[in-house]
Amino acid sequence: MLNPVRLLVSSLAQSTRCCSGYVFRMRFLNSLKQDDEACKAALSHSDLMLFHSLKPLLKKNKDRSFSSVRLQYDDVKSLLQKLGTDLSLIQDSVLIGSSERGTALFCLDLASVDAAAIEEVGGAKFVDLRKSFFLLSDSEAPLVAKAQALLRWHLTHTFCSFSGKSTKRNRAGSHRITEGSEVVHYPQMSPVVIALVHDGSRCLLGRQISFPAGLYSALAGFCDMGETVEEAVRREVAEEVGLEVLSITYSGSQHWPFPNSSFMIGCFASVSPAHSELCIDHSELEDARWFDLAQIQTGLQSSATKKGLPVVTWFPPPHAIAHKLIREWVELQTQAPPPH
Ligand SMILES: NC(=O)C1=CN([C@@H]2O[C@H](COP(=O)(O)OP(=O)(O)OC[C@H]3O[C@@H](n4cnc5c(N)ncnc54)[C@H](O)[C@@H]3O)[C@@H](O)[C@H]2O)C=CC1
Ligand SMILES: [Mg+2]
Repeated sequence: MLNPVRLLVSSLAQSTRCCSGYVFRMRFLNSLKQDDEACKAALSHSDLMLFHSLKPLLKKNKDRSFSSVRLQYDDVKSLLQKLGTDLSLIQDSVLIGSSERGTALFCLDLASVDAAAIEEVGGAKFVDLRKSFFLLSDSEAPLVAKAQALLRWHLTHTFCSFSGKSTKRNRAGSHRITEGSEVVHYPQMSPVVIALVHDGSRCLLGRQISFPAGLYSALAGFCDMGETVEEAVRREVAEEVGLEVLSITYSGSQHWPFPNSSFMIGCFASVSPAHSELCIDHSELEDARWFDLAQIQTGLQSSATKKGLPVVTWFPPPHAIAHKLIREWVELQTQAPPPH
């Protein structure tokens, strides 16, 4: 009998022969989410990203950069065999991506196996997600964050919140179904607006008491049920710093894994320079300040204060959408005005 994943790859390759590799990849992944048999077959020819208790396995490269460890299915099998572990554990893998040639990428949490033993065999280390996120490259960090978010969602959704019955996942791990029913549960994320407020020549950044010393960021807040993005930005800015937003422009979005899965929606929000006096709600923010271009440029070159040294003002690192909003604002300020 023909392997179901080979069949799927060849029929998709036929039907998408006039399309890009990206189209093939998206359709391949979508099919694996719907077809348990094909997904099971894809797993046995896949690459896997390993986690332990939600910490990704990272290796240090020769150039001192870090990357996540990806092992082939057979290597994971041998690793588990070597450690005397039940091989059926691999079936807990969750689908997170694929190559343009139809090799699926899964992630697997080996929390029930001795972490040190895996680290020794793999020549790598399990690193806390917050640390990993900032050690990894711009292209790898979001994938590792997505994998961890999906693994965490499965770990915390083994029971139906309505009936209390247990839930069972599909092969790809893209949803769970309450046993004996047709109730489907999908991975959850919380929409959060993040706005860089500006008044024409300055931009506004704030800090929560829990932030590391000197760190200032754009204003952020969870969307309330029933709110539009625009309403959430207006409300958060009014609540946190007492300003009325005049207009909002969308900039970009980002999945943010901390503390749980947030879907960050990044915007610029303008306020009138004539009404820019701050009325900070100190239960939400420890401080908020207007920064001019020179102060922002200095802050972008600073990093967290070392122990014992005076506190400097610094901004979120490049992976954070707050950083991207701040950089985009600087670019807008330094661009030559269009000719008349
Ligand atoms: N990627 C980035 O550049 C940045 C990301 N963020 C993220 O934005 C998120 C929201 O920012 P905050 O100012 O803390 O939000 P916030 O101003 O809405 O205040 C947080 C409070 O909102 C309430 N809340 C309402 N819905 C919630 C939900 N679904 N989950 C958790 N709490 C909920 C809780 O009482 C919580 O204490 C944070 O988790 C933070 O990690 C914040 C700044 C920069
Ligand atoms: Mg906030």
